[in-house]
Amino acid sequence: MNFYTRKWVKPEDLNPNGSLFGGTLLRWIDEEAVIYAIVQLGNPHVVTKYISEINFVSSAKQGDIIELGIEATNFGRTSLTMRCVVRNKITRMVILSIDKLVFVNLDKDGTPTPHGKTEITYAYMGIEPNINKRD
Ligand SMILES: CC(=O)SCCNC(=O)CCNC(=O)[C@H](O)C(C)(C)COP(=O)(O)OP(=O)(O)OC[C@H]1O[C@@H](n2cnc3c(N)ncnc32)[C@H](O)[C@@H]1OP(=O)(O)O
Repeated sequence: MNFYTRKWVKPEDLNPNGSLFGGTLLRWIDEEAVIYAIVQLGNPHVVTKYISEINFVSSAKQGDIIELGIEATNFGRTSLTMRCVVRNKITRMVILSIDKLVFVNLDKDGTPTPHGKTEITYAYMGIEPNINKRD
């Protein structure tokens, strides 16, 4: 599992109890996972389809440095499934785990389309600049 992104928990990220707000953490995870999917599938038109049970294992507090880990677990025909772990960067204590996040590869009309990928790519694969242009 790769832990690419680190976050420093700041006052605006907290809930009224003074710990990291779950909704904020989920927003960070969704963005992290879709970027991972975009890079793996080489297509910027990817959407979140399904997120399984979310286990908030322990809380994070202001000033903590946390890291978000994503790993591809299955390459489908149009989908990519991943798992996610968030942990404290210093103590390595697990903060959250999600077993299954499914993202779907879309064509320019927003229809699921085969991505043709079967395994994790470690080298960065450039995304065609004009693939962003919608007709
Ligand atoms: C990053 C973001 O914030 S994106 C914003 C939030 N997400 C969205 O707005 C997406 C809204 N949803 C949609 O537009 C549609 O559901 C679509 C286009 C993603 C998919 O439409 P569907 O009719 O479900 O497509 P389809 O049945 O062809 O399934 C597509 C893939 O998703 C998989 N899938 C569909 N439903 C599920 C499910 N409940 N759980 C897991 N995988 C699923 C299918 O198995 C298929 O994968 P495969 O081709 O690898 O076998």
